Amino acid sequence: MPQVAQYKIALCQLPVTADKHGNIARARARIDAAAAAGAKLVVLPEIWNCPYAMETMPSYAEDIDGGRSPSVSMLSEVAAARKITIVGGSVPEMASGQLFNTCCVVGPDGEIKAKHRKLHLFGIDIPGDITFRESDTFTAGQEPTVVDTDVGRIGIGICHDIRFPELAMLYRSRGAHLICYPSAFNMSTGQLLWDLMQKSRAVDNQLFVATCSPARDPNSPSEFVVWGNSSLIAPFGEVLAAAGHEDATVIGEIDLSLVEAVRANLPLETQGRGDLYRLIDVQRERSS
Ligand SMILES: O=C(O)CCC(=O)C(=O)O
Repeated sequence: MPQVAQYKIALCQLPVTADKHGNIARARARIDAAAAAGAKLVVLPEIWNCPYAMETMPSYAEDIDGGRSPSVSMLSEVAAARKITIVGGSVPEMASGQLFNTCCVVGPDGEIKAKHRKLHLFGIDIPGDITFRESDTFTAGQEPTVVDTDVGRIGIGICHDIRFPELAMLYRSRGAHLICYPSAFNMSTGQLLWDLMQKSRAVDNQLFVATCSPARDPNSPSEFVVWGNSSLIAPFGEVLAAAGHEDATVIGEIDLSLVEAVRANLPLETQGRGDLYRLIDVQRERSS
């Protein structure tokens, strides 16, 4: 059981520049400010320590397992100093010659509690609009991630992972009350789909969903301009907190008893017709 069932969560929608040390210092200051405002859980964006540009990504990569990661060291220091849990967005990770898009979850003791490598790499080709292929640069992770923290059991996905409802269903079946998706949606798919997908994952699985994006840079030299709009969604689909596209930290309140209440009021788990359709992995998890 989590030590706290009701708590404040902060989504730090950080601006990101090419200056890695500046990005780390800014993130630290924002996490500190969020903790001072009472947040027990702080979430950072996808790729917050460097620009979201595939050409330069390898030059920013860090060796997390080898303990040579200034970004993750900062997260450990500030989590321990403030006694908070941090879902540390993601940073480029180099391991065994492969590049991963990796999120570390750090506990109030400063230890890494989980490491999630983005499972679904973003690939899109809409001629005249957007063409992007993360798999040219990144290797996909192999493990879904559910982690027990002081603020409850959390499932982790990174950006494009949100598009795959099966992953969120698996996390629910493994007991998650909250799924955090550090993200960097883009202008093309963000406007139509960003809100919709967050609400869908929350409502289908009757849990909280938190997303955190970098702030939009309207003058970005990159063709990948981020959508922003970090949000906290409740299990019935209500928006509890939301940023615009600018540099901001938004703070929302999570009450885990709401998850149990919504599931009792509307018992989708028992109403489902597993006799007519089933997802083998989800089903296996539920019956074990
Ligand atoms: O799925 C999408 O539409 C956007 C995903 C994305 O931008 C990403 O995974 O970085």
